[in-house]
Amino acid sequence: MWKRMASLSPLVSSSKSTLLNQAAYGFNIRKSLSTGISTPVKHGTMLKEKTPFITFVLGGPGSGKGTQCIKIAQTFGFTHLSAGDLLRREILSNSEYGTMILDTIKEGRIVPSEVTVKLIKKTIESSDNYKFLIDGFPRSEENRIAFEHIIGVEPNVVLFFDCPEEEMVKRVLNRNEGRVDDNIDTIKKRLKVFSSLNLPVVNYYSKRGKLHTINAVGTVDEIFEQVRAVFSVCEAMK
Ligand SMILES: Nc1ncnc2c1ncn2[C@@H]1O[C@H](COP(=O)(O)OP(=O)(O)O)[C@@H](O)[C@H]1O
Ligand SMILES: Nc1ccn([C@H]2C[C@H](O)[C@@H](COP(=O)(O)OP(=O)(O)O)O2)c(=O)n1
Ligand SMILES: [Mg+2]
Repeated sequence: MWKRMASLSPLVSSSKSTLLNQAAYGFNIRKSLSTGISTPVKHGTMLKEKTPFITFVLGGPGSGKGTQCIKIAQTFGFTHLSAGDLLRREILSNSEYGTMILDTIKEGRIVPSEVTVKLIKKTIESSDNYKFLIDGFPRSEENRIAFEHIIGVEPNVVLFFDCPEEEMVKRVLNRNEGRVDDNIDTIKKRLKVFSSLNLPVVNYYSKRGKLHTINAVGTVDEIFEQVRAVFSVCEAMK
């Protein structure tokens, strides 16, 4: 029996339509992720099969990933998983990795992929939904390869929020969520890590024809219209 995403709130934002989807579809994510073939599973009185639909959401710190993900989840019925939120939750849960994760985030570095992918896997397996928006992941080639090895699938769509550095710095410094990494020293380090480790992932998906670059400057609604255009051409979203 899959646990409901809603029980993981507020880490995972599930829109009303997502909850309806969760009620409507049950599938064996472990099997379907590792084989790419969905397996029918009895869920309540219903027997349905669905192939997972995975969207990776990339972009520098403050580029607006989280803000747009909330709107995407609400509009298109995705379950939103933020890798950063999962890691912050792990710190708060007194896990054996908590201190290491906190130190890594404070330094603006990337947490070892195995830790992050395990948290993502656990969350995916707890869900009855089949559409996942994975925000802030993969942040490095190591992240990307670990996901492929451990989860066993590639994303269907990759969004990249392209934002100038000055704008990202301004937004992060105004974010006001009390995060240990939203200070000028850590931001400078995160921007360097973004260029050296995340841009190769962006290039990888660009070469594979999966990348959709979004101009991340403008109002939240203007940016969302670009995102909407990406999903409106996806058959699976209709
Ligand atoms: N289009 C936008 N214009 C101005 N500020 C924005 C925009 N989108 C998001 N923000 C604000 O910028 C900050 C960073 O946004 P967030 O969604 O957390 O980015 P990310 O998840 O990429 O770090 C937040 O305070 C958010 O409210
Ligand atoms: N895949 C990931 C995602 C986040 N992290 C760590 C390192 C990041 O600087 C912090 C914060 O990530 P988060 O996505 O919440 O940050 P932004 O929303 O981009 O500002 O978490 C990671 O190590 N690996
Ligand atoms: Mg974010």
